Amino acid sequence: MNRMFKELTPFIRRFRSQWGRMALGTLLGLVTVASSVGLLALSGWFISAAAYAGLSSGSAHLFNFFFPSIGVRIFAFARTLGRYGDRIVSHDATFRILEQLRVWFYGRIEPIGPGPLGGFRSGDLLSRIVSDIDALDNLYLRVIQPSVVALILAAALPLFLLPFDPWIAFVAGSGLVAAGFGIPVLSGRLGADTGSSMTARVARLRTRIVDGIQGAPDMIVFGASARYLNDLREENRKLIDDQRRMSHIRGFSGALMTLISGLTVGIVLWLGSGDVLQQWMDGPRLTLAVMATLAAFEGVVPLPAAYQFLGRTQKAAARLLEIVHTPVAVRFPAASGALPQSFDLTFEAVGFQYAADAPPALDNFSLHIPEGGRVVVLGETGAGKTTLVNLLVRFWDPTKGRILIGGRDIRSYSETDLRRLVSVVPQQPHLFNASIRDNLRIARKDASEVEMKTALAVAKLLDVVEALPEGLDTWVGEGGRELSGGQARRLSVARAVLHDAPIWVLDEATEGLDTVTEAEMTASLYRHIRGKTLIVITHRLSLWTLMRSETATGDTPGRTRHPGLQGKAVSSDIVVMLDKGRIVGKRFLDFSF
Ligand SMILES: Nc1ncnc2c1ncn2[C@@H]1O[C@H](COP(=O)(O)OP(=O)(O)OP(=O)(O)O)[C@@H](O)[C@H]1O
Repeated sequence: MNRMFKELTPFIRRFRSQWGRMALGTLLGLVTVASSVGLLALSGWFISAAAYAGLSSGSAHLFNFFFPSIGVRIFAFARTLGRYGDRIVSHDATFRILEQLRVWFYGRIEPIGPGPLGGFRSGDLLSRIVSDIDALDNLYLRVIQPSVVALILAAALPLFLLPFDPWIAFVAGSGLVAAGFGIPVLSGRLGADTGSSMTARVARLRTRIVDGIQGAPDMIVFGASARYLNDLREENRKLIDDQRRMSHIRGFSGALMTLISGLTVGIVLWLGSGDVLQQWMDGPRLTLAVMATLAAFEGVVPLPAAYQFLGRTQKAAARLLEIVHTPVAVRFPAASGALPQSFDLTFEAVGFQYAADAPPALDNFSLHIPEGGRVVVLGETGAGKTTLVNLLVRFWDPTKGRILIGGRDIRSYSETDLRRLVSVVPQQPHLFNASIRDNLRIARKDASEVEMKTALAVAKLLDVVEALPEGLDTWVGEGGRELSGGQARRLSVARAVLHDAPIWVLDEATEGLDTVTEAEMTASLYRHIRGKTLIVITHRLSLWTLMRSETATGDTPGRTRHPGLQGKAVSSDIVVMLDKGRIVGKRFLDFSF
């Protein structure tokens, strides 16, 4: 129980902003239940008192029909309006809370950074942000509000019945406490494990389905679809088992509720009948007491189901807290002051491990690239090349050493400024399920049509886009599925061209392009970014060879020259060979490789 509250408390605290609406909702809930009790009690009393008046000859004309019938109408109206208002206000408060929680949760996710977040599967994250937050609606709407109403009811009913007969008050109060608190606590205990397992299973099922949809082509090719479907069926079957168990608990607590309410009303009736026989109480008052007790149970009927699903809510809260408590990999200062005058880039004995027990992905990596310098980082797969980019854009921070731009540690730049300083064509660019135009605007939201076309021209994609019937408005599909691999890659290059920072990183930017397109695009891109600092990451030599030929003096026999890329090789043009995170070779460009 303690753990449950520990996990729910951070969320309950966030309900504060809606306390006014929540209090009003609770008040309206109370009006509804009180009106139900009043309606049934008064109607019972009215009917039996009228019957009594009719039976005792001569007193019928003295019976006041007017006031009770007005009372019945008032209670009926109050109940209907109360219920309506309660639903509107409570749901409004709940949806506002969920909205705030979702924004708060996203706000907590973002600073964690793409690095640590990469450890969570996308389907799982989706499940947390959508259904786990939805599961928290149970908390106010079905647990807190009805519990407060039940608590007030359990105190008010015995007080109301006390003048009738203290024993009746005691029995009615005890019955209500047993039904309103005993059964919910029991249901909560019985449903805790299954509820928690249901949340985990739903998340697992979602993750698998998302995985399955994303990986459908591979599964079809490898004939693994049937196996996948079987796994899905098995997971689904377990979820249905959990749901069945929850239905049994719900049925059991419902039966217990009927038993306790029936017993309580029966005992009240029995005690009251004795009072009537002793003439301590008249018949209509007995009817009133019985009906009031019966109606009061209406206020506690929904509680067992809500408490039964508390385990599910708690699990959802725990899953959300897991993300909220994930250590933030990097923190950016709010402002970084004036940007540097030059954009020299220095890696100073940088070391990095993805986990404490993992081998270093980078080890004592030192490199100075003066502004305008060009570096090719060569290395086999897994050598640590992409890690270098991840550290430069601060998806992670180095575990040792530091990285400087313009002589300042990159940790001193605000996020906006750092993003302004580095343009990256990533190894696995993500294209959004949107138009080409929208995908380009990720890099610069106010880019004009002309700027977009220029960027596409630099990436050698303009002809392709212009040949499309919808041009820039062509939809690229999920992950750019409606483009070829090479087109998608060139679109990501065009994006970086629009971003156009003083430092450029190309991480296997020409992967998937044929040799001719690769040469054309690279030549065009290098022409565009001439004079900027450039890091080219590759495991292939072709890029380096091309670059060397572009920057060669031209008087070197046998070297190819690409138009517009003339320039002398300078001592800042370097090839760095990386192996297991360490620099194992460094050559200046004038050296043959
Ligand atoms: N997010 C991560 N979590 C844990 N380990 C990682 C992560 N990313 C990379 N690694 C590990 O760090 C090492 C360096 O990986 P990195 O991606 O930097 O290599 P790379 O040289 O870019 O390889 P490739 O050419 O295949 O892209 C590898 O051993 C890899 O398994």
